[in-house]
Amino acid sequence: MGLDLYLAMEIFKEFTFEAAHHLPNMPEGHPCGRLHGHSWKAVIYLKDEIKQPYGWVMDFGDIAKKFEPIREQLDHNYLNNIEGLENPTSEVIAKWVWDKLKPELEALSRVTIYETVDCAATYTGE
Ligand SMILES: Nc1nc2c(c(=O)[nH]1)N=C([C@H](O)[C@H](O)COP(=O)(O)OP(=O)(O)OP(=O)(O)O)CN2
Ligand SMILES: [Zn+2]
Repeated sequence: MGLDLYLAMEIFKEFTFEAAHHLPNMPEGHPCGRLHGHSWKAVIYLKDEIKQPYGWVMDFGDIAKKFEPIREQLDHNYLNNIEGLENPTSEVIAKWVWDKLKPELEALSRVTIYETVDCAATYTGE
């Protein structure tokens, strides 16, 4: 069966970056208040109609091209030094990425930032 009807679909592409941070507003003695690092994962979601004749929402490679300048800002950096990331929780990073990427990708529907393999925050623009 083809995808020749109007169909909306959500796609995603995952990216990784290595970065250090600390959370400055933690109570005394909280481990996240100390400098530490993570292998972060950013998942970029787009929701739009399937474009013909390609049969896709957008080329995953084009999503990568749009996200790469943002990934470069984060990768191998100390997040607290980046403007807007002075308190770099997963939640703050997810919104920060959204604000930078939405003007470039109109179909952006969600940004999820994984701090560890089992902890993440998702922002949908609300
Ligand atoms: N809602 C949020 N909670 C926490 C955040 C956050 O950004 N948003 N961040 C942290 C810390 O940065 C911490 O480094 C990550 O915490 P945690 O998942 O607890 O990581 P651990 O691997 O150290 O925890 P385990 O329990 O050993 O798996 C904390 N909370
Ligand atoms: Zn952390």
